[in-house]
Amino acid sequence: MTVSSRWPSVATSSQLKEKMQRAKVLCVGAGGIGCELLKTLVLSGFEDIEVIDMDTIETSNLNRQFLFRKHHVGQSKAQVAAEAVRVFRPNAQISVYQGNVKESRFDKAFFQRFAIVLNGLDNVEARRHVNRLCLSAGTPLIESGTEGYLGQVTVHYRLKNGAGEIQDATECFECAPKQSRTKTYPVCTIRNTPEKPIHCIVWAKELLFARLFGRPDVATDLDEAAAGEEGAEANGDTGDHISASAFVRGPDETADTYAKRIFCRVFEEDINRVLSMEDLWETREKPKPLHLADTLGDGQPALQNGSVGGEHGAAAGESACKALGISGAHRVWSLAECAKVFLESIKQYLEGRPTEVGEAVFDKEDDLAVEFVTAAANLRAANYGIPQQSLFITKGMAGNIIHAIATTNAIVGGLIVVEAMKILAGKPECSKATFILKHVTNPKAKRLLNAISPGEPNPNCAACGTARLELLIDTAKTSLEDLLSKVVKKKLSLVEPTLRTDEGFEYEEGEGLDDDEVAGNKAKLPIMLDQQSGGGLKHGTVLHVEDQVQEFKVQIEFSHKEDWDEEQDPEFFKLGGSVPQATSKSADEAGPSSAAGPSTAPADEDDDDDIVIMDGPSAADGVGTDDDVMIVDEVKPPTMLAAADIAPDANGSAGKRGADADLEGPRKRRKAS
Ligand SMILES: Nc1ncnc2c1ncn2[C@@H]1O[C@H](COP(=O)(O)OP(=O)(O)OP(=O)(O)O)[C@@H](O)[C@H]1O
Ligand SMILES: [Zn+2]
Repeated sequence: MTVSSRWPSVATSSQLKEKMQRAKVLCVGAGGIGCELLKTLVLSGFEDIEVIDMDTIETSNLNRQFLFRKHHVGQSKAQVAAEAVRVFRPNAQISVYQGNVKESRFDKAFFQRFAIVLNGLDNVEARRHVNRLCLSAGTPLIESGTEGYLGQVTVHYRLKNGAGEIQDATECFECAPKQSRTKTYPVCTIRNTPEKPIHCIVWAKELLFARLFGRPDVATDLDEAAAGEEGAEANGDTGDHISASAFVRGPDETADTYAKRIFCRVFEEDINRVLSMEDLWETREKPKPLHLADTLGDGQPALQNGSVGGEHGAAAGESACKALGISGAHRVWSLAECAKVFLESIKQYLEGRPTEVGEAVFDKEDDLAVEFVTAAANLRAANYGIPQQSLFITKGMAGNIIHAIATTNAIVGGLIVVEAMKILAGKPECSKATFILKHVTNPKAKRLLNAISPGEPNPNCAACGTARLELLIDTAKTSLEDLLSKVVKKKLSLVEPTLRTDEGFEYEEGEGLDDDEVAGNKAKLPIMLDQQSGGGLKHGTVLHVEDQVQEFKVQIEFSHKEDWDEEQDPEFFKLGGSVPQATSKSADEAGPSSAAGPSTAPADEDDDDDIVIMDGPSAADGVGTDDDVMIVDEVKPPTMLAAADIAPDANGSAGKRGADADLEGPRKRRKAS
């Protein structure tokens, strides 16, 4: 290797500086990573930048998105970020788009205009979409993600020679199947024998909140609490009296009476019920029922008198704490405060948000929902002698939030620029996938930044390879609408799918359809798969699925399956083959250095299913093992490799197999040429 061929010496060359000035780069996302990236880009000499972000600035962004100030709240992130960095380098041409990168105006031709695309996104759907457009446009992509102290930057490209043949290619963003980070809790632990704050929070959010305010037709584990459980039956408790009806408000029941009844029900009567399961308490501390009047304290009014919203200026249905004059997100409330917030928040839902009751889905940004969950979880924690948590901590745990660390974003922003410089310098072979770890996992290397060569393309990748997927599903009981929403859009991240079979079935979405076509396609949605035109989508059918904007094509072969075990397959389908996963394994779960813990569980792009509780096969044993119930929290952004998948040699050069070879993950690494 000659000196001139090495990357670092190229970095200072005047040719590279010129290339950086002239190269048109696209930044997708102007949030935590995006702000750092934009700042570093212009300060490094990039002068032709376009930025897309769909969002406006929120107060909660200000602690780490340093291009924004308080007076910018409510304004476009892309716009304000561009204005802020123009001050650093007035020569820079920065164009902004406030919009969703999935909009059709950001098509292949749009992506082809850029030398490199730089992602600072926070959800996997948008990442996959940009990945597919970069693949179709042939534009190199630098992908990034952070998760608290953890972060990563990966490089994805397919370089063609003059004849249009692929000369050098890395894996794409979707090449490596990502494993979900799964935490397991027995359902009995959640229901009857919680031991940690997270168990109480999951109970409050997934079971009680869902039962009181969510869809009544969706059963929760609260309904069948004792039914069929060994411990219950052994104690003569068949669970018959535990049913959803206990949570239904009576026709003449006032909100106050209902809220109090629910309190007595879940914190007193249910605790007495589990106390009667004596075998549960042979080796455990017995829980203590809470009596409402005692919990509130003598002479304390249970609820504010007068209208919902109270005397503290809160709008009806806005916030129980505000209505009660309770402040302090960082302090642990007294038990009396928890009881008051619990009662008030139920009242606020019933009277302040009547249309939401029966439909509500927990949202970490909804004050009232978080207050309810905090109060309920703390009251349950009091039942079981478990430490209580502040609203702030509860919100983080319930919303699977990892609090962003500004310095991690800054490191990632810097690394993206370094990788962009390598590509512009004509040194793509020097590209590195770099992982920021929280702890030193390789005592030999002693470093927190691990750089490895990008992996090779996976021929079975659905995005850049030629995968045929297998879909196991009940074709007689699944409608086309469900197939589209749950499989095609959610699992495969298509935005405007076209479906067809060789036997004549067709379905299309997107622009350019006339009214008749739209109506014809719509009419097919409620029809079961096996009843669709062209002989239906049934066992053995091969469906061609395509998104023209993404230039994404995949074939799905159907296998009909009638009997599903909801506990094992709560989605009622299984998609096999090389499926792009919504989840990923993060660097922190691989070893003893794990940062994983309930409070650091990452947020997910699929807000509706970031936590799943399932009874497992051995749940019938009363107190289960960790296999009984899964609480799955799906990872938000990064395609992080496990730390064990990162095996730099002692010199830090990546991808070499050294003493750590046995730790290296299954993916094939490209050899630096
Ligand atoms: N499909 C999309 N199109 C355009 N911008 C997107 C898209 N998806 C996400 N983004 C942007 O990516 C950025 C991600 O930044 P970040 O992870 O810091 O999130 P945030 O919304 O700023 O902060 P937080 O989620 O922690 O409140 C956001 O500004 C968001 O608007
Ligand atoms: Zn791929």
